[in-house]
Amino acid sequence: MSAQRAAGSLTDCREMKEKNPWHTPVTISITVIGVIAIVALVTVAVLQNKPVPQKYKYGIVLDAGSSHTALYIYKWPAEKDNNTGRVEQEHSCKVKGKGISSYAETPWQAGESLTECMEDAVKQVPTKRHFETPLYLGATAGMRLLHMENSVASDKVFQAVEKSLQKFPFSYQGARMLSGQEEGAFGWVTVNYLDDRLKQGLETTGALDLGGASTQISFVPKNYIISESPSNSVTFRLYGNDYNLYTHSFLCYGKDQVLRLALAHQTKSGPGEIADPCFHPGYSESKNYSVLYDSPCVSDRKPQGAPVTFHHKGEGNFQQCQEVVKNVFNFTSCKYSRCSFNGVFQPPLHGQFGAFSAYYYVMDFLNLTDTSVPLTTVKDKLAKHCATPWNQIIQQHPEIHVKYLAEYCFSGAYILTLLTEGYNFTSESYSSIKFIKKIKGSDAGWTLGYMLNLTNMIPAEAPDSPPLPHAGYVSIVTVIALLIFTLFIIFLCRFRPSSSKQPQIV
Ligand SMILES: O=c1ccn([C@@H]2O[C@H](COP(=O)(O)OP(=O)(O)O)[C@@H](O)[C@H]2O)c(=O)[nH]1
Repeated sequence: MSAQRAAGSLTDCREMKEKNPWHTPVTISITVIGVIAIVALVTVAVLQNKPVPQKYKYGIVLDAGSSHTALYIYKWPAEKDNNTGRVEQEHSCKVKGKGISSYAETPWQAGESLTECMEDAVKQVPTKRHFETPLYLGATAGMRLLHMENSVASDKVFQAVEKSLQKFPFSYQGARMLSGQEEGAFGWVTVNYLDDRLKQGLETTGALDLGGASTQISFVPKNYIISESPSNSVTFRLYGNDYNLYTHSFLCYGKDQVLRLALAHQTKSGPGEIADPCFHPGYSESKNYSVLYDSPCVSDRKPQGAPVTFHHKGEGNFQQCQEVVKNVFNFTSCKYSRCSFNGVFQPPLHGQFGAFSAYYYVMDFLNLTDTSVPLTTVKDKLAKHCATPWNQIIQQHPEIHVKYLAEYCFSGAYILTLLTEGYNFTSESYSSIKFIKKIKGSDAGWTLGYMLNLTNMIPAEAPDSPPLPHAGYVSIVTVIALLIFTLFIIFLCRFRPSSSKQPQIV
């Protein structure tokens, strides 16, 4: 019985072998070779096209602002620096002390002040990338004011800064003063680049920047007639799209200089004491007249025969503070179809806006970054903050620098007045403003736009993208290889049996 079964299964196997060409040594060899060939093909495709382990390039920009200097390190994939690569902020360092313009008397200290952050940058950027990492320093309104006041002093500050930066192993590209127009336009580029609006050709976001010494507004207006005020216009062609940007920088309208303007307005008759509605009740400081008027923004208004000092007392009255703040704007003359203030042309506001730098610091402190809250509520909250006694404010915020703390009532009133009376944001359009500090991990500000421009990292035309991404390419190669293999096997199955029908020698 079992012998019979064994004989039967031997016959089955022979029949199977006759029917199934897989079982012949030739087909087994072909199959093995085929599998090896496919594995080899896919391996070669994967290895050949695999992105090499990501290598980065770096760029460093120093923002020499009026109140302080900040260093930013940017990085981007090494093989994509002039088209599709995304530039990101890798690191930032706040330089200790004041802005470089405050070292007019001791310029060498302006250079020294940068050393700590520069040494930090040396550690942050991989050593082998040091020599090819571009290093830029851009100075803004603080240096513009110093240049107006004393160009020899500003040149000396630049020389000292230059000498200090050249000591480091980076590719130093120069220290220079940005124009207000550049500051505004590069802030706009940064915001829209980080939001991916430029590459995708989406509607752009306007940029509102508030510094210590100047403030910028930049946006792409609807139906913009450039010829009305050519000095406010910047045209760009980026990723194949044309942009007609309106931009204006108001020198002396940064929040530190506006505070001087407001105090100058209140001390124009040279009193020994002023009761300031923009400071908290109980705030009381002795201030020096010559320090207050030591700026080209106010120097010509210095009262004659004033005492050396004046007593600055807080009153904490938001409504009256708004009146004081309004006095720093001139709304009387406009030679254009429409103006913001001080006779400066401004087309109608259009689109969304990102407000950064001091806009963010102030509104974040005041808990007023939510612009969906009605403007009347915003003003009520600010009025409550201004009316809070100074000792209570200090107790509630022991971690915050007293100078910043004392000025948030004034700064909040200035921001609201600038936006609504200055730029003409209404109760409705106020909600189109977003107070921002960072976008996708990078600080909003002019520095990134400046570096992208100087390194030609935003092409005028849209770059040609590869027809397939790497993963798609490998998948297609694999599928085609398997298809060829399957067809080959089918071919064998169809034509081998005829050869197996050959008479067998038993
Ligand atoms: O936490 C902060 C940091 C800065 N500021 C103020 O914000 C303004 C702008 O500062 P930034 O250094 O950005 O301006 P810049 O120096 O470029 O003019 C200055 O008045 C600073 O005193 C502030 O109120 N709170």
